[in-house]
Amino acid sequence: KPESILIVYLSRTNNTKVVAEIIQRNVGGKLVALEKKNPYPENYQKIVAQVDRENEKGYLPPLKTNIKDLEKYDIVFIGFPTWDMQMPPPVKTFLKENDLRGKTVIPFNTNAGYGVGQGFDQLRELCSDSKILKGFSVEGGYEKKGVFLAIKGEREAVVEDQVIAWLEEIRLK
Ligand SMILES: Cc1cc2nc3c(=O)[nH]c(=O)nc-3n(C[C@H](O)[C@H](O)[C@H](O)COP(=O)(O)O)c2cc1C
Repeated sequence: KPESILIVYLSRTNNTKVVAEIIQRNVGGKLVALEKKNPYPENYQKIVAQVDRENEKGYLPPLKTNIKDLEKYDIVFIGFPTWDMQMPPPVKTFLKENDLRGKTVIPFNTNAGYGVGQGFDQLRELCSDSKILKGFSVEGGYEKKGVFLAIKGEREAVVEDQVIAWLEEIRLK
């Protein structure tokens, strides 16, 4: 039986969602968007302040998303934007609440140009009993400057080529 693939992602302005969809186009699998029980504020300054507070306290916001058939997946992609130069709190919740031991876990990320920060290191710590493959990180939007979805049109085609090269490197394609 072919290995079954799950692609879980968090996305606010859809850049990470587009990368998740590119991955799915190329390797298949089930796409799941992570949703928080109480959505974050729409306002950028407000979400930045809330995320800072949550990170300081180590608060894990409850999720609405619940994946019941997690055991059937062998490979789990985890996608998230860089927030506060780290992993967004809801992704921490997901990795704390869901046991990915024995699975192959593959991170991917979009950011405003400052990179993944601590995100992939945090994933490695939270998935210490998983096999972690090399992650993929790419520049996405820059909400602070009014750039929302940046991975579209010609830029999406460029990112798709980068994703395909990465998937070939980690031998998923
Ligand atoms: C609350 C918040 C904090 C952010 N912090 C950072 C950051 O520390 N470094 C960075 O490069 N980008 C940061 N960004 C920008 C996002 O990582 C970037 O726009 C990303 O592509 C958004 O992905 P999405 O469209 O899937 O939501 C932040 C965005 C938000 C909303």
